[in-house]
Amino acid sequence: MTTSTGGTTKVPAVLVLEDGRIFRGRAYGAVGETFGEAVFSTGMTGYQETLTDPSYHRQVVVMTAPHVGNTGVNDEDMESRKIWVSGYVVRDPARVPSSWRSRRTLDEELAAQGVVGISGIDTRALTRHLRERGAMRVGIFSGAAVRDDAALLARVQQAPQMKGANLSAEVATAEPYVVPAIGEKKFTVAAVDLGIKGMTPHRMAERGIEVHVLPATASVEDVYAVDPDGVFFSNGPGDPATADHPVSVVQAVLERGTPLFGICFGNQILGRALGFGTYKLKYGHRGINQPVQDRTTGKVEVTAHNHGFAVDAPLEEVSDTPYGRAEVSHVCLNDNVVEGLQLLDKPAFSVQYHPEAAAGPHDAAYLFDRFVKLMEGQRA
Ligand SMILES: NC(=O)CC[C@H](N)C(=O)O
Repeated sequence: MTTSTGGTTKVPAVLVLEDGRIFRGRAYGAVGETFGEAVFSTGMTGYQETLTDPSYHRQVVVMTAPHVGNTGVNDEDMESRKIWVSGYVVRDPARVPSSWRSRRTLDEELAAQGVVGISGIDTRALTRHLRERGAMRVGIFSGAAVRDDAALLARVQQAPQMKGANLSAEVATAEPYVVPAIGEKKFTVAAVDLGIKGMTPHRMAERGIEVHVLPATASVEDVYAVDPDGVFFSNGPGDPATADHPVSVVQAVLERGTPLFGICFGNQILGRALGFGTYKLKYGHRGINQPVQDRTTGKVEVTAHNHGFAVDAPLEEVSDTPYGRAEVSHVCLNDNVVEGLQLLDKPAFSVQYHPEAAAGPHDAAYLFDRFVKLMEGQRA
């Protein structure tokens, strides 16, 4: 058990939303200033996985769980090499974390990685505001950065928007690497890293897949150079409307008929490759408790989400696309947002949520088995 100073700091901090609403609290993590898109996560647990998910790049995450940091920070639950959120907002930080795996406190970790946060504000009021007005730009300022509100607001209003942001290359690996199969190797998959979470190749490796993780800029030739049985497109930050390069790679893979699986950003990119549009949701889905229906089996699964955009595809009819018939395979039961796509004439499918379950329920693990079945089918 480590003793924390979290929450006991008296350094003043202020959170300024682009529409002028202001919350005053105390510094949490690093002292300084930061900007991003304010979004809220409804996960009661799993903050370490949230913080290190590259899809949160340039977002300030508000935790709706009122008490955060209870289990400290360990060395096992990182989803990537660093914390990606651009800011962190909590109501009441844990003062004394308690877990046999804890190595550091959360506020120490945030400070060590230079992540500016704020605590002691009414996160319920902030969440309700974002739910009513929509996700918007925000700044957090602490210590010497706390100045006159009007000047801070002007700077928030000049910060970049999430709409139109092309961010995968900022978070993805620069060099290819291999995650070996666990046990007997059965398949090779080329995984295009648009901001991949570490658990995703692990879930494939557990199923006998050797995963070649490739940079976001990988060409069709790079993908086929690894002689893949299947091609995977990962989650990632930013606006899918900007991801023209991966869309063209997906189209080439569909053309060849290689089994294809996509998660989150990967689902939006498959959607675009099929000719569907994408749009920005008012405040998105983030958390580990979202109900999704698999329309093939009728079963409802509780799932982990982190998306601010969605695919615009018809729910009730099969669509004709340049790659054959496609349909919406999964739908969110809270709001009928498209949560999955599948092709009927090609071995390709994707989901908008996170079957790798980090953090989150394991209900959707069967999707990795579906990918394996597609690759087996292609070999038979
Ligand atoms: N987790 C993801 O892949 C997110 C995809 C996309 N950046 C969105 O917000 O919708």
